[in-house]
Amino acid sequence: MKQGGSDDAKRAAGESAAEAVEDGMVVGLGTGSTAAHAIRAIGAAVDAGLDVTGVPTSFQSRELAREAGIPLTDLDAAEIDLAIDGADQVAGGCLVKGGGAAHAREKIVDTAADRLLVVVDPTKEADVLDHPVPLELLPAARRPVAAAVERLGGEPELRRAERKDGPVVTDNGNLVFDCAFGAIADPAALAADLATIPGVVEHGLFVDVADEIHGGTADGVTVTEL
Ligand SMILES: O=C(CO)[C@H](O)[C@H](O)COP(=O)(O)O
Repeated sequence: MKQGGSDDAKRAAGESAAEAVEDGMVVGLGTGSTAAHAIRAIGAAVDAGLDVTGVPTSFQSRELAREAGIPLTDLDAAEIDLAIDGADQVAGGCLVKGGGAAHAREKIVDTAADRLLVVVDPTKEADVLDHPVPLELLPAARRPVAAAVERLGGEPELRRAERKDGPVVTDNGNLVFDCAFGAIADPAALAADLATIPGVVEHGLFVDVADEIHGGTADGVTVTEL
């Protein structure tokens, strides 16, 4: 798996997407280190008088938004005008997400938003998706989900917590498999197959959900309309 990109590139991407936030908007707040730059930039705009409300996608993004002073709400209370989120890999209009184990709530927020702006550094951009696909799954379904992934040609690996010897547990109390499929020629077909596996809560393929890709580099940002 590629090493994380430079923080300057991540910051450039996050701040570029944050410029699209307008007064009165409800904004989906993605998870991860690149989306964190957008959250901090939005917080600075709130300090300067911008009237926005955030919908977080994880405990991490909620805490970051609180520190940044962004008023928060949830999906029950508001329609989302714009979501800003990161990705583990981007190829054309398709994303792999879930590196932070937040893709279930991210997909709810990102697909509910009128527009989704994805913020990435150069290490995330690819011609074809080949990043392992995260699956959030019910803990009781480990064995049958692993067998179903293998029947689809994948190699499921239980994600373990870095600091503890146990597995990663999501905000929803579930486990995560990282499933290597190699090059994914048809992301939509794989997404449909993964979605039908009993016990899978959500997979990390986001197909035709993004509206813009903000690709940051140390020298600036390239915005791609999809
Ligand atoms: O999908 C995600 C979390 O579930 C993140 O948006 C994705 O992993 C990218 O994170 P980062 O910007 O830190 O590389």
